[in-house]
Amino acid sequence: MADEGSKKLFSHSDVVGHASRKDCWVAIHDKVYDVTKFLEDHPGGEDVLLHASASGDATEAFEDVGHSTSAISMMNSYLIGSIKDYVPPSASKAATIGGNDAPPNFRGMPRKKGPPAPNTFLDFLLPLFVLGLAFAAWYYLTFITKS
Ligand code: HEM
Repeated sequence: MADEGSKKLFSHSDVVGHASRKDCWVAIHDKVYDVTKFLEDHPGGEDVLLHASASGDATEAFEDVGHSTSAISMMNSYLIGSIKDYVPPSASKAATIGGNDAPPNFRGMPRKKGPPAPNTFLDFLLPLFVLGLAFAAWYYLTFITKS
């Protein structure tokens, strides 16, 4: 029941209430789309749309697919309204460690605490050992071989 022209405000539970083959809405980001007429034509199949509709928020599923720009421009024709009091997920994620403020490869990785681990005792001992060996060789060559 696309309501062209008038853009209304809906909640995610409103969307969940429209998750059937005869009446299917999906919420993607802050927008609500009536995809009832698109169900049969959707290249990804109607089941994914129905499932995304029943979940109340299809944003993640939609983005995971990596829809083309032509798919994104098609969406406008199914737009019926917006989600009221929409909070972008990036706003809350950015506040957590490895949120959207981190470079992509580092997202979700634990942030190291404090300075890097100090060198082990062996790292300190090895130069001393080499020095001792050099001294022993010098001592042997200087005093032992001459006596
Ligand atoms: C108004 C909303 C949507 C529109 C207009 C739309 C449109 C399209 C189009 C045009 C394609 C063909 C490939 C492309 O051009 O990217 C596609 C593929 C697909 N879509 Fe959607 N889509 C919508 C929502 C969704 C949602 C909510 C899901 C949730 C899972 C979904 C899942 C898929 C999948 C799985 C494919 C198949 C990808 C493949 O086979 O490579 N779509 N969609």
